[in-house]
Amino acid sequence: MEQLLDGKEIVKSYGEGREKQLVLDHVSLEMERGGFVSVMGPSGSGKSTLLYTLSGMDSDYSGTVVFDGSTMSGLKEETLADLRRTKMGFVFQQPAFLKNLNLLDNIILPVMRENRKNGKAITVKARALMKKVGIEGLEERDIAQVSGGQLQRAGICRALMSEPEIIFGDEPTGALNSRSAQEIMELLKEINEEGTAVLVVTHDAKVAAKTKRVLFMQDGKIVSELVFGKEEGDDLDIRAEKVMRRMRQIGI
Ligand SMILES: Nc1ncnc2c1ncn2[C@@H]1O[C@H](COP(=O)(O)OP(=O)(O)OP(=O)(O)O)[C@@H](O)[C@H]1O
Repeated sequence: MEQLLDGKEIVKSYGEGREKQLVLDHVSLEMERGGFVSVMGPSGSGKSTLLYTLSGMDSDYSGTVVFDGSTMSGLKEETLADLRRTKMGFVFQQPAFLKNLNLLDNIILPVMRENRKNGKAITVKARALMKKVGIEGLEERDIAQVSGGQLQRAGICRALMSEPEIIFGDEPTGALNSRSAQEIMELLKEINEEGTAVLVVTHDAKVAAKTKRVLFMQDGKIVSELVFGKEEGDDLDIRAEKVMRRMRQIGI
């Protein structure tokens, strides 16, 4: 399959002099178009930092990241912002929604800012996405009037509005109970099956078990990788057990 994302020898540090801390230590990572990858590892191992460099949210690193044919480190901030806006979707632990807007308006806000002329079409699209992710009927609700799982579904809708090539998720299920977490992962799986690549950072073996490929990080390096095959099938418990076994083997 064609490659979507290619990170090579990414090195990233925070601080200066004696305070300097190496957070990404020559990390290389390839991801194919339509891939479904998770990144696991102990707290502080560099997972979120890796996601920020791969997605162009952080440009202060050495090494190269090529996304969809563009070398991101060589792009002007404006071009990079355009790339992020049009080809990438972001889902965080909790969506940063505005309290004074209802769910629908929060979902359409970023796209409306770009393209006010097509307000009607944008709203129609957002409503269709809300239906698709199972939050139809909640359009007019305040963000305080929905559950965490519903809010995250709305976050996913917002990320899908630009029809991105990839969704980056930084602990997208981190604020949810295990049932809602699995429902959100099922949704991301469906979105992936429709062709969007998904890269999620998670602490949860059952979340990683939903993806097709798991990368394990330790001390700023990818130390192991697991690709699910026919052997595990779709059985989530077997897949999660395989993830946990690998974590025990590598001591994380
Ligand atoms: N803006 C920053 N300034 C200084 N140090 C930072 C900054 N962001 C992260 N770090 C440090 O970089 C290291 C890696 O952080 P990162 O958030 O990537 O880890 P993580 O694996 O995602 O952790 P967690 O699972 O706890 O979210 C940590 O030691 C963290 O303290």
